[in-house]
This record gives sequence, structure tokens and C-alpha cells, in this order.
Amino acid sequence: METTYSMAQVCLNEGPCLPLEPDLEEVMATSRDQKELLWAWQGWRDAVGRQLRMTFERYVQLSNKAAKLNGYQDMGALWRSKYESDSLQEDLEQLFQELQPLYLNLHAYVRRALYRFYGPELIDLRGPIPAHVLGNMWAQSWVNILDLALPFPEKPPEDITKIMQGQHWKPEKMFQEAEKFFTSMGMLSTPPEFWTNSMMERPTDGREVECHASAWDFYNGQDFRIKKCTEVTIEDLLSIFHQMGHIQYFLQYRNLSVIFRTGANPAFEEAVGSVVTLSASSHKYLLNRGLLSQQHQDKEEEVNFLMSVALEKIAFIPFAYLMDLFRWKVFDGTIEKDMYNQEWWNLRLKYQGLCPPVPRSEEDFDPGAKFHISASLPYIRYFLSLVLQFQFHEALCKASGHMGPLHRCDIYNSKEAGKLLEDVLKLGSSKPWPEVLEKMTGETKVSTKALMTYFKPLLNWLVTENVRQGEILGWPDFSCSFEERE
Ligand SMILES: CC(=O)N[C@@H](CC(=O)O)C(=O)NC[C@H](CC1(C(=O)N[C@@H](Cc2ccc(O)cc2)C(=O)O)CCCC1)C(=O)O
Ligand SMILES: [Zn+2]
Repeated sequence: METTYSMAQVCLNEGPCLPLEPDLEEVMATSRDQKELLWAWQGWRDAVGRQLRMTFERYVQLSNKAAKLNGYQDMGALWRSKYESDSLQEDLEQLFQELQPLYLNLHAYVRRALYRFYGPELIDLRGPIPAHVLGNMWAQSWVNILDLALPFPEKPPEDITKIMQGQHWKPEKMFQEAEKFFTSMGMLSTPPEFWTNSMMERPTDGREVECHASAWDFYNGQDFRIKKCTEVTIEDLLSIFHQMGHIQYFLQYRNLSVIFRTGANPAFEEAVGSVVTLSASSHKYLLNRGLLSQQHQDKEEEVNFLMSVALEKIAFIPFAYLMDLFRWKVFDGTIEKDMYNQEWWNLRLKYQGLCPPVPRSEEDFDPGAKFHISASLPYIRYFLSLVLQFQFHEALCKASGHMGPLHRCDIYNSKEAGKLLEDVLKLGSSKPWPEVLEKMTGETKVSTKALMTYFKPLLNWLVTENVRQGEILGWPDFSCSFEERE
């Protein structure tokens, strides 16, 4: 399944065939022509999802067989066991409910912005949003349509990708920048093998590689690598910070027994890289690294900034939640194979308020168009990481002596924050994760408080704006009408 995913391309009638990275992702991020977006969206699902359907059915059978042989009910139960909690699913649903007001307000606001640009024939102000116009192949991040959704368009943020390209940034410098963040906090640097063995760019020698970025621990205490087809963009720079967070975790726990060389739970692993990204995307950090020139940010520019972070992080919440809600139900048999695609879109409607831009059938297998489904990588870790990373950010910012709003905090150069983070990472999974969480934050429970604090100024602005526009929160008109679009 992963090979099909990594080799797939979508061909233009006459002319080149485009791979996902960087070409189709570029189309989804930058095109504002809904027919072109539909071509890429549908083409990718025809080239990948449809091809994976049969194999996926067999993968489910074999996965469950393996899980049962290991004493689990099904593979979903095995995946959930990593969190060592018998109330995991209820706890996750509770976190999701707490975040709903934030998501519903963002969804309504973005729907209005898309309505202004694409018009009523595409956007129903009381309905779900078509999944192909949100700036991302899976509508999991909406940051690429910030230009359409900017609260104060007369104060656009500087284009950091243009600044990086203007300063002739190269992939290696991007990796060095990410490593420097950790060493500035007094944390570990990478061994020479990292720089000689990593693959930082798509090979030009014709080798077909899996371009989806990944970080690898070779469990010999010396060999750690990142594989990424790096493009010089701010999105890739932040993704490299995330990957370097995995490498830092590998380095910190490399002297533990192998069974403990993993995160306190899978969400901790994901939160480490993402928490550093919160600082790296702050105005303060980018300014002092020469990636921004504007000295100060006024109130309106701050709302614009918070919107850009929300389009990445808040839009992601329901997607990250439903990915394994879907797979858990497939593994436990609740979702039968002849219902895969309609159940997928039921979840996409219920949680994300999205609908397919064209009619779907059981010939399609749209979940397969997402890397983690083809690569059998669990995903609930990213949902939990979203909440955890803000809890970590609040704790590290406090340790660094930061005063003022959480979204202005940047822990770069903070030895105190580095010490706190290091003490947590070097534990690996040798202690129960609530104990590790308490060591970092003083709390034993995952809490959305820090995330809500971070976005409070934006939520205030969004609620005011949505009330002013008389927006309907949610999507009472629950289907995507295709008629007009033919
Ligand atoms: C051997 C192995 O498998 N190693 C694991 C790590 C480990 O288990 O040790 C690994 O490298 N997994 C790859 C995966 C890559 C990325 C990803 O897939 N991200 C998700 C979700 C997301 C989205 C936005 C965001 O800001 C952060 C995350 C997506 O893109 O949908 C791509 C870009 C970022 C992270 C990763 O690093 O988590
Ligand atoms: Zn990760």
C-alpha cells in the first residue's frame, strides 16, 4: 500500500504526470480555480485510494489476526493499549467536545471567507464545506488559504517563504536551524552520522522514494536519520522542527533499555517536536532569526497571526480525531467493508463539516489517499499531541520566565526550559505517562486549558465577527449539493 502511495502520480491530458510532493500539494495550496483543485483532488483519489481498496480489506483481516494472536480483541485495541488507559475513548471524546466551540467558530468564519471568493454556487452558508477548496489535499490544515481568510487584509503577514528563498536558504541550513533550537536550550546536538546518513532532498538519481517525511531511530545509540524531500518553504521548515523533535527524543533516551526507547505515550513523541514549532513560529523567534523585518506586531496583526496558527492547529482537530475513529471501527467490525467510503464521509461530515466535491461510491476508498492509512501509522497520537503541545508550551514558557500572552512566548535560548524538557525526554517510556506529564506540567491530566488560553484573543474576535455576520454555527444543511456544479 505504501509503495502504491509513494509512486502514484496524476497525469494531465497531454503533458506531464505530477507526483503528490511537491506538485499536487502545490496545486492544492495555491490554486484558486475550483476546477483545477477538483482535478487534483479527484485524480489523487483515483490514483491511490481506489487502487488500495482490495489490499486494505486484506490488511484489516491480517492486522486483526496478528492482534488476536497477541491477546488483543482487534488491532484497534492493540493501538489503544499504548496509552494504558481504560477510559481513553471517553477522555478523547471529552477533549473533542471542549474544543468544539473553537472549531465551529473557525469553520463558520472560513466558510464565509470561501463564500465571498467562490460564491453561492459552490458554498452553502448553512452547509458543509467542499473538501477541495481548503488549501490541502485532505483538508487537514487550512493555513494555505490564509490569504482568503485574513481578519485584517490591509495588514498581511510577511511571506516567510519568499524571505527564505531571497536569503538563499538550502535544506541543510533548515536542518541546522532546527538543531540550533535544541542546542540553544542546552539540549543534545546530532551525531555526525545524522548529517551523512539522512536524506534531506528528493534524490535526483532516479530512485523512487517515499517522500512523506519521517524520523528514524536505528537503536544503536549512534545512527539517527530524517528522510524528507525538502522544499525551501516555511511549511517545510516547521515540519523539520517537528522531525528534529523526534530525533531529540531518540538522543535523550538512547541509554535506556530498548523497551523504554519510545515516548511516554505516542502523543508525547508527537508533542515534543510540535511544542518547539510553537516557539519557532512565534513573531519573536522569526524576528530575531532574521526571517521577519517588522519590529512590532499591533493588535490587528496579532489577530492575523493567531488566525494563521488556528488554520493549522484548530482546523486539524476533527481530522486528527476521526482518522482513528474510522480505523478503530473498521478493525472492530462496526464498519463493514462495503460501507468503508460512505462511513468515512459520514465521519468527515459529522466531525469536520466537510463534504466531497463530487459524488462518491464504494468503488472509491478515500481514506487510502492519506499517507498514514497506506502506511498503517496510527493517528490519534496527533489529536492528543495537539492538546499536549500547548500544555507543554505553557509549562516550558513558565520555566523560561516568560511573562505575557502565551502566543508571544519563544523558549529559544532558555536553559531552564531545556532542562525541564530534557528531564522528561530522558525518561522515555520508563515511567507511566501521567507521572511524566506531572513532572513537566505539575498536572497528571491532559487539559485543553492551555490551548484555550493561547487562542482566547482569537476566539473573542471570531465570536464577535460571526455574530456580526449572523453566521450559523455548524451545518444544518447537511449535504453537498452537486446539481449546480455539473
Ligand atoms: C519511523 C517512523 O514512522 N517515525 C515516525 C516518528 C516516530 O514515531 O518516532 C515518523 O517520522 N512519522 C512521520 C510523521 C511525518 C509528519 C506527519 O505525517 N504529520 C501528520 C500529522 C501532523 C500534521 C501537522 C503537524 O504540524 C504535525 C503533525 C500529517 O502530516 O498528517 C509529516 C510532517 C510532520 C510530521 C511524523 O513525524 O509524525
Ligand atoms: Zn511526528
